[in-house]
Amino acid sequence: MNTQPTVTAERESAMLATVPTGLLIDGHWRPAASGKTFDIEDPATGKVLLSIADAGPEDAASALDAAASAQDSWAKVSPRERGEILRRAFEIVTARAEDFALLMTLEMGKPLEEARGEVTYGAEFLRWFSEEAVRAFGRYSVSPDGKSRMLVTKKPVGPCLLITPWNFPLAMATRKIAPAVAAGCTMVLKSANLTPLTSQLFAAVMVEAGLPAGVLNVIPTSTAGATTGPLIKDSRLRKLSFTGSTEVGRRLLADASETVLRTSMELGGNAPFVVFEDADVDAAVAGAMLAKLRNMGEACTAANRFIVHESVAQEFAKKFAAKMAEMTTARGTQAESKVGPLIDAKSRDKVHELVTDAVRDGAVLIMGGAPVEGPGYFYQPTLLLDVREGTRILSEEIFGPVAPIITFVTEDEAVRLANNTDYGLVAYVFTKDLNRGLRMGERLETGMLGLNAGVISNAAAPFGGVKQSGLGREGGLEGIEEYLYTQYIGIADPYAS
Ligand SMILES: NC(=O)c1ccc[n+]([C@@H]2O[C@H](COP(=O)([O-])OP(=O)(O)OC[C@H]3O[C@@H](n4cnc5c(N)ncnc54)[C@H](O)[C@@H]3O)[C@@H](O)[C@H]2O)c1
Ligand SMILES: O=CCCC(=O)O
Repeated sequence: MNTQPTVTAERESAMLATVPTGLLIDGHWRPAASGKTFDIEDPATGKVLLSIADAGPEDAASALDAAASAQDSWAKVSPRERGEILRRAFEIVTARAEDFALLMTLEMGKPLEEARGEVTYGAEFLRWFSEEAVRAFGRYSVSPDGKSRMLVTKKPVGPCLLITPWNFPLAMATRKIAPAVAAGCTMVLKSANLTPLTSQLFAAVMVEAGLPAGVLNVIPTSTAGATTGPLIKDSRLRKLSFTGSTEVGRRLLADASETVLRTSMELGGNAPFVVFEDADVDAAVAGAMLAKLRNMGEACTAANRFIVHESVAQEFAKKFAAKMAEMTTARGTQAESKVGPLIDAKSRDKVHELVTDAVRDGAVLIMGGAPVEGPGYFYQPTLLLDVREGTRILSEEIFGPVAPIITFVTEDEAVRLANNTDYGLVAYVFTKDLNRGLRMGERLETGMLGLNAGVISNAAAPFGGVKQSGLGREGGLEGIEEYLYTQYIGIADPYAS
C-alpha cells in the first residue's frame, strides 16, 4: 500500500528545475538551431510543466555528425570501461529514484508507486548490460576440412538512431541505450514528443557517469518525421531501433529499406489473457489487475482480450469488477492514486469510442464506461462482459483501463480466439495444468507468454514479438546482439609452408 504523502508543488518545481531543457549534441546542451521550443504538459491538469528545445533537421544532422565522429574512438574504449559507465549510471539513477519517479508521474501520468516500479525496471537494464558489455564473445575454430581456420568476431554496428514511445519514458530509453553503450555504438536518441523530460534527465545522468561527448546525442522534437527522416536515409547511420506503434513502425521500415538499414522494431500488441476452467480464479484476477491496469492499460503488454472459460466467466468477472472498484482514479502525485490520467484527449476519446462501439455491438457493461469529469484525461476502469467476436475492441490496441471479456468452451477455441490477431507480442495463460500451460506456449503465436503471471517484463529476458508486433529482441542475452554485427575472418592453414 502506498503510504507516501501527496507531493507538494514546491517539490515538483524543485525537481523540474534539475531537468536540462536543451538538445544534447556532442557533449553540450544547446538550443535548437531554429531557436524553437515546445511545451510539455501534465496530462492530469493540462498545465505546462516545462518548455524544451525543439530539434529540427539541422539539429538532427549535427547530432549524427557528432555520433559518426565519435564512433571509432568509442568502439576502441574497452568493454570493461563501457560496462563501468553503465554501472555508474545505474547507481546514479537509483540514488535519484524519487526524482525520476516524480518526473515520469508528472509528464506521463502514472501513479508514483508505479513510476517507482519503472525506475527499478529501467535502471535494471543499465545494470544488466553493464555486466553483458564484457561478454560479446566470438570464436576460433578449425574448418571442417582442416585446411583453414575460422575466426568469428562481434563488432559494434555503428551509429544508431533510437526512437522511443511516451508510455515508459525511462525503461524504453534504457532498454536501447544500455545495450548500445555496452556494444560500443554511438547514438542519436529521438525521445517521445509527449514525454521527453525523463530522457533529458537520464542523458544528464549518462554525462555525469562519464559517457564521452558525442556517444549519446538527444534531440527531442515536435516534428518527428521531418526531423529524423533525413537521418534514416543518411548512409552514416547503421541502425534504427524503434519502439512505438505498428503503424509508424511499418512506415519507418519502408524508409529504412532504401539504405538497407538494420532495424529493431518493438511494436504494438493485442495480448490475449486466457483463463481456463481449472485456473485458480483469485490468482487469475490478481494477474488480470496487473496485466490490465499496470500503466493505466497504456502498455504494449496490456491484456487486451480476456478469453475466459464459460464455466468461470461469471465468477471471474464479479471478482475482477470488485478489485477494479477499489482503484482510485486521481493525479499520480496524490497519495491515494491507483489509476492516473491517459496521455491525452485523443487517446481518451479513442478508448471511449471503442467502449461505446462494443456496447452498441451487444457487450454488457459491468462497470465504468465513461471519461471522468473534470480536468485531465482520466477514464473510468471499465469491464465489459459477453463481447461479441468481431467487435472492434478485440482487434485494436485499447491502451486504456478497459477489460473486454469473451468466453470459450474448448482449448482449441481458446487457441483460435487468442491467435486471431495480426499482433503477436505476449499472451497470458492461467491454468493449474502444467501440460496445458506448456501446450499453450507451443500453440500461441507470441514472442512471450506469462504462465499464471500478469507481468513478465525483466531486463534479463528477451522482450519482443512476432507477426506485426515487431522484429528483434530487447533485454536478455539477445539484447546486445541487436547492436553487434558478426564478422568472419577466414585464415589460411597455419601448418602450410
Ligand atoms: N513492443 C514494445 O516493446 C512496445 C513498448 C512500448 C510501446 N509500444 C507501442 O507503442 C505505441 C504507443 O506509443 P506511441 O503512441 O508513442 O507510438 P507512436 O508510434 O505514435 O510513436 C512512437 C515514437 O515514434 C515517433 N514518431 C511518430 N511518427 C514518426 C515518424 N514519422 N518518424 C519518426 N518517428 C516518429 C514518436 O514521436 C515517438 O517518439 C503502442 O502501439 C504500443 O504498443 C510497444
Ligand atoms: O509498453 C510496452 C513495454 C512494457 C514493458 O516493457 O513491460
